Amino acid sequence: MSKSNVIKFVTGNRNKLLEVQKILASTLEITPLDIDLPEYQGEPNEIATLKCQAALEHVDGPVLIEDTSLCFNALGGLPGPYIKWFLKELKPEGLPKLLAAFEDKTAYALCNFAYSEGKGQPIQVFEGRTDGKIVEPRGPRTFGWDPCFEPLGYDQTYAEMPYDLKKSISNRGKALKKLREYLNC
Ligand SMILES: O=c1nc[nH]c2c1ncn2[C@H]1C[C@H](O)[C@@H](COP(=O)(O)OP(=O)(O)OP(=O)(O)O)O1
Ligand SMILES: [Mg+2]
Repeated sequence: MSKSNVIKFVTGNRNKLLEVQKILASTLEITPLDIDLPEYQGEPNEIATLKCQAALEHVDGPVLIEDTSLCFNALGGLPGPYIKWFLKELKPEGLPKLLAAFEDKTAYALCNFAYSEGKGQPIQVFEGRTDGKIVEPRGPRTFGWDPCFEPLGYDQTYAEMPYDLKKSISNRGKALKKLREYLNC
């Protein structure tokens, strides 16, 4: 199976695209395609597979998509893949309120990337996980729930960190490391 180094990354999220381009810049050529893919339900790896199947309908050749979850341990892993809707309605300051009745503020962030060489080819999923806790928002409100997520072992939220630090410890960075290993680049 030939592994191309020109890949279409299908996302409607500009911040996600910027991070993926920064992380993969020196190794893979990423061409963005701004399409709002459906928001599926299910386990994160199933959602990523379905999203990749949908993306393959729009693109010829190698395709990459990603789905992000933010999972609160006290809530059995919810909101998980549905974090987008929680964030949209509650804004970052609403997220710690969801945990007000619980002592356990721990959470984990997941990225599931799904990659396929093209239509009819298998879909591979690569997961990255970073553990942390949900805090009152701190730092710039540039990207989603970044101000509310403080990774374990750090006293800054994702939003407060210099990007090179987020990249080195983030769920997205870890998942893309696995993709690079798979593509051998
Ligand atoms: O590193 C991150 N730091 C903070 N927030 C983040 C991050 N990564 C995704 N997010 C937000 C975006 C969306 O509110 C939800 C995931 O939903 P998700 O469906 O994966 O993203 P999306 O719909 O914005 O873009 P896409 O077109 O790639 O599906 O978490
Ligand atoms: Mg989405």
